[in-house]
Amino acid sequence: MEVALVGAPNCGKTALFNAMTGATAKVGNYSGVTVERKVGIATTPEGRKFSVIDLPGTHSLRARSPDEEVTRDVLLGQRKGERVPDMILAVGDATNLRGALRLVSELKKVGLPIVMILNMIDIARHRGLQIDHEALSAELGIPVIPATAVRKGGLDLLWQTVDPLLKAGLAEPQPSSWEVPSTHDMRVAMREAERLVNAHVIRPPEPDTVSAKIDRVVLNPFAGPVILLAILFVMFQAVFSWAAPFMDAIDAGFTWLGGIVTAVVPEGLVQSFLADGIIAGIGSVIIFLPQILFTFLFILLLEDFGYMARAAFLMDRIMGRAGLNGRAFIPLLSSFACAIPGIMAARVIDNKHDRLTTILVAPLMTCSARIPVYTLIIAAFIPNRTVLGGLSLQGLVMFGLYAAGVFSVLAVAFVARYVFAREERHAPLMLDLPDYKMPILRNIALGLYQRARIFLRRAGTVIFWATVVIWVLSTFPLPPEGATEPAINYSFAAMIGKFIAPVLAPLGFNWQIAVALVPGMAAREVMVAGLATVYAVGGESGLVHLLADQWSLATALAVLAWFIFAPQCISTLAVIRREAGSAKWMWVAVGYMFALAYIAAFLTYRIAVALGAG
Ligand SMILES: Nc1nc2c(ncn2[C@@H]2O[C@H](COP(=O)(O)OP(=O)(O)OP(=O)(O)O)[C@@H](O)[C@H]2O)c(=O)[nH]1
Ligand SMILES: [Mg+2]
Repeated sequence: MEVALVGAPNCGKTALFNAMTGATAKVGNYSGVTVERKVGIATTPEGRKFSVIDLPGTHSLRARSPDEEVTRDVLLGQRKGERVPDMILAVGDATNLRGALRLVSELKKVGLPIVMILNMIDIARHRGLQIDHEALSAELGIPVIPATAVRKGGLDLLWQTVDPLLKAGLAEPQPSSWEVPSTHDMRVAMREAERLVNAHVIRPPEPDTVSAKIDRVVLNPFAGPVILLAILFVMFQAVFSWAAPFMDAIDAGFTWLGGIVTAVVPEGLVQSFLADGIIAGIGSVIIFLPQILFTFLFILLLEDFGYMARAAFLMDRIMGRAGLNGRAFIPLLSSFACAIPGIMAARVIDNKHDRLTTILVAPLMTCSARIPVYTLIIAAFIPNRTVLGGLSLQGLVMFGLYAAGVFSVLAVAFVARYVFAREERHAPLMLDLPDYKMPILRNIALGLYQRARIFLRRAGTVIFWATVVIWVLSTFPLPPEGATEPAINYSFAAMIGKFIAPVLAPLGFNWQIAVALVPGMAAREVMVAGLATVYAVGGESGLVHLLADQWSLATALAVLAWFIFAPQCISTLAVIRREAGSAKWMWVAVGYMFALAYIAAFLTYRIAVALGAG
């Protein structure tokens, strides 16, 4: 048995999916969170099992964008090797019934048994909406069940309906009579939905005023952007100071571990492998976990509160001028975590060139893998003091790096507009602004847990192996008898580094940086692990001091500039290739990003040297 969840964006399908199956898929208070189908197994209280398919949100089966096509194709059985589901759970936002009912009228034509769910009934009740779901059910000829996906017991009524339904056996599916609705059909269906709402819903005299009141301030053309900037600013300040004690603790932990290994394991290759290779390498990356989690704590809170959709609205004008589709905001926002989900989220964009542009610029957003590199260099070169009356200088520089990422996204998109010779469109962003909601603690906790898991899994796989490779390369061949220089100078790593170094010398990069950049293609954080191994220092504080000592400020700034642009992530490139549908675009991304990285690092280095930072 297979049941598909279908409904408008942001009506709570994924929340419902999680509640039914115990899954932990991403939910967020904005449209377009889910862009792919996802399957899970639900068990009813009486022990019946069935699969549930979570689908991207859509207002109509008249699909416009790749994510909506997924929903249409699943329902109409147009996906290869996949059978049509046995039943549709039509999810509607109880506070916005009209659209939901219109979609149901379309879904009924598909010919499958339907159960309609009035989700977010808690919010509807809180606002004083009274929905006569029994009368609605009688008129629609399908069960209509109120539910609250995010509260315990919020699905009781659903289970009470589903169990007997399954016991009795579902109706045979009828052949689909769905056809692409014309604008006229849509209008007729909308009027019918309007009639149903007027007949069966008693609305409070006052509509939701809290959201409207907040929006009057945060969407104000003058105050809005200032508030947005202020929020981001406070975020970076807070992240820097709150994460510090946790990072120190992790650092101390790894230093202690390294100390034990050095004490217990006799001096030699094994000791060096464990202490300088594994512990120093992985430790130097894991230490950044607190910072990543604090950054996401803010992002998740703002998402769940409903502010991010407002931020999209505020950015729409600026993004439009740069030639980005307003719907690119969410993909770009996701890219703060990692460009890969960001690139996938670009499926919500219907225009092909707009989508391609978004895919190509998404890797320029400051992903969380850059945080370790940025933080390390900032810690080594930017004094830890406050400026302008209480602002942390280090937080300020981090903010600047994020801003540089955003700015370069806009600039590249602007150029791409001319390359693709796209006509400029003034169509305003058709974005549903969700109502504000108190963030749900469970959502936030899940989101953080998932970020932590992804990060630690990377540390255990890609970063671990890259560290092993770097250690091997920097240890062998062993130095000859009576060698006078440090052992690493005789190693393969030194040979490789010195081979590449001339290309990077104009940027002020030494051969150690060159060595760390190569495995850094596997993942950006590996660069940090690589430096820790190449310089054979344990603990992050050790690395910080060493870099401050070994690099000039100009070199450090040039490395930062490099990391804003360089495509140092093979997985992202693979996803670009898949989502853009050809290797050509992947190479375009590689080419333009390396070119920008080289130019930016070169200019930064030269200017810094000219200003006396060499
Ligand atoms: N108060 C309340 N909030 C809910 C309920 N169901 C979902 N939410 C919240 O509504 C927001 C949207 O939920 P999602 O499950 O991501 O919505 P979706 O339909 O999957 O959205 P898309 O994947 O974008 O189509 C999230 O912030 C949820 O926490 C509910 O019954 N009550
Ligand atoms: Mg979803």
